[in-house]
Amino acid sequence: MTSFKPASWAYAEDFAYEPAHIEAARQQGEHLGATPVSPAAGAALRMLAATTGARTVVEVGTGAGCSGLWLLEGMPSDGVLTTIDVSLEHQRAARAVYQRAGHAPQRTRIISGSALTVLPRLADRAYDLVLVDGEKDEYPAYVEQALRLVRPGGVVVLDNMLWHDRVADPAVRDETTMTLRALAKTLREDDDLMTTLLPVGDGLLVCVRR
Ligand SMILES: C[S@@+](CC[C@H](N)C(=O)[O-])C[C@H]1O[C@@H](n2cnc3c(N)ncnc32)[C@H](O)[C@@H]1O
Repeated sequence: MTSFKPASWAYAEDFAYEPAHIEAARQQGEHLGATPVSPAAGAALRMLAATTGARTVVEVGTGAGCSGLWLLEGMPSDGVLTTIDVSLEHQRAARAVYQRAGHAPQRTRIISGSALTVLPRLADRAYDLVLVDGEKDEYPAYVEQALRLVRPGGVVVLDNMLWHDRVADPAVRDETTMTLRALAKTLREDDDLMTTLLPVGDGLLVCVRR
């Protein structure tokens, strides 16, 4: 790696243009403790939604709606975001930001509850894209469901897969870091998937289902 690499990554992070309404949602997410995606990660999510033509998206971890706004912007105008969160307070905030951004109510299906209770109720292969951004220790169980939900050619995206620079450091061996590190390797080795780790934000792992 050249000595300019960290500067290049920082440049790429700052390169993303974050519209004012998404910036407001991000700030509200930070205020509520629902850590939002960074602008660069959000722009990558929008790009993935647009390139897959995602009409049906599931999100685990609504937060205050920041990632949802990015996804909605990449989806076609009749696309529907199904978003799941245990926190009613976070979902109230998200509903308001979707509304303020001018998204029709029928474009979002906001489901309250634990993801591991809700996900099994969703239909097999009915979704174009699934974003996983809930409780980190539950990621392996979310992924099992996400792989069932996504259609062939669809995409499963996991946020925080660099976990605050801990995953890349082999000396860090706490349970959450080890879980995320092992999960990424398992998905990389799955022949049914094409997996890429994008070093944007806190790390987006993108798995395309063959
Ligand atoms: C990192 S925040 C999501 C941020 C959001 N994706 C964004 O970028 O704006 C994680 C969210 O997951 C929710 N959460 C935590 N445990 C959960 C669970 N078991 N099921 C569903 N949601 C959960 C939290 O309430 C929180 O809003």
